[in-house]
Amino acid sequence: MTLVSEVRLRQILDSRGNRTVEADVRTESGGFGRAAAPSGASTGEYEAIELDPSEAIASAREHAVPRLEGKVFVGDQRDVDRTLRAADGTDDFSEIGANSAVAISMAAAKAAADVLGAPLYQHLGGAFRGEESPTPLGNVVGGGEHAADATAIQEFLSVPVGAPNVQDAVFANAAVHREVHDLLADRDIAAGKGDEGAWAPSIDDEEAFEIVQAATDSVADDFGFEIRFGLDVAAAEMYDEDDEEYVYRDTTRSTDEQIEYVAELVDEYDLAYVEDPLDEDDYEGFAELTEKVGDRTLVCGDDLFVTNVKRLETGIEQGAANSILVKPNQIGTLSDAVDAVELAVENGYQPVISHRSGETEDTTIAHLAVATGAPYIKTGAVGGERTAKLNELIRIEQNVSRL
Ligand SMILES: O=C(O)[C@@H](CO)OP(=O)(O)O
Ligand SMILES: [Mg+2]
Repeated sequence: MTLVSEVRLRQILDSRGNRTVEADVRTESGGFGRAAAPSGASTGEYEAIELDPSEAIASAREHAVPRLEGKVFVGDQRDVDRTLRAADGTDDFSEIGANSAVAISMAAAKAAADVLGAPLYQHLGGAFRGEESPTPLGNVVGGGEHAADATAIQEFLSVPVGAPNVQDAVFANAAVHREVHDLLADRDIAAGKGDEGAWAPSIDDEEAFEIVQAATDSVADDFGFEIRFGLDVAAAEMYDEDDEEYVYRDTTRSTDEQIEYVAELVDEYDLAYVEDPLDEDDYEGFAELTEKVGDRTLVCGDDLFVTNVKRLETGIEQGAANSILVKPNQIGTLSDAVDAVELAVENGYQPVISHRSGETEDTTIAHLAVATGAPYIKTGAVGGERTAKLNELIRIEQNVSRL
């Protein structure tokens, strides 16, 4: 164990070209860790608060850094994270910013791993982790808040369930992404990319379903293993609270109709995964849908749970969802994120570790997924900030990760 000797904070760019917080943590014995905060676009109402990066840095320098330097052992992650919470003094990190908090929390973990000379996943998960890799969910077509004039559903995700290893799974998702491009070109549909690198064509959801199904089938044939697909509906973004309906491109759906629609999609397309099919306040709707299709697909809560154990407890009581998306910056620290994973697993909910739409080259979530034995990770299919995590998973699988 070794004390934090220095915490430095700076602004850097994220993948959208926005400023974000980067933290460096040094230890008395010469350990070093660096990490950066990601940032959402379709953020949940109940997420921890991201402050303007310059304010977050100023506030963390004033309140958190003096409580860490020379006082906290870097290997005691819970103490690092407790100290961040105490320095902040609010429930939602609105004083120092969840962006400062998560950057420091992750940088401290990396510094501790550096001191140990172990990969980060081993420091976080122990000596018996690393044998199992998560299945990557790869975003291949998308719209919603991530791209203008594209699909209403935010993400169509390739799910290579039959891949024998993470390297083949990562390559398969990239191949599906390429195949989608070719199928769009065959139909003379031009497409730029959304924030996460997924194709963002101006087509309706029905056409996207056809194309993604054809792409996953064709790549599955080539690779010789099963590839299914899934969705992030991000339904909170399409829910009109006044009219109590979900607003699609050309149609609207009541809550009952939305549940019926998603259940039909699950069966028609044999969906492996459906994230946020209903509004972030609708535990009841999530429970009803889970009752209908939870035996054959993952119903995942992102904006519903926001990586928050209290919200997950409510979901567990009501039978809402059978899976949770875990984003460390939604809650502010690695300890809180790990608590959410552990509570989920104890209650039969599958954890899915996830990136944000605004990302950096930081690879912490790849290590977190392996460290917690999470069965899935959602971190895109292409694009440097996405492949940073995917390539790290390949290195971890081959035992050559240097972090
Ligand atoms: O909704 C989501 O799951 C995420 C990541 O894909 O998007 P954002 O970071 O914009 O919230
Ligand atoms: Mg989501």
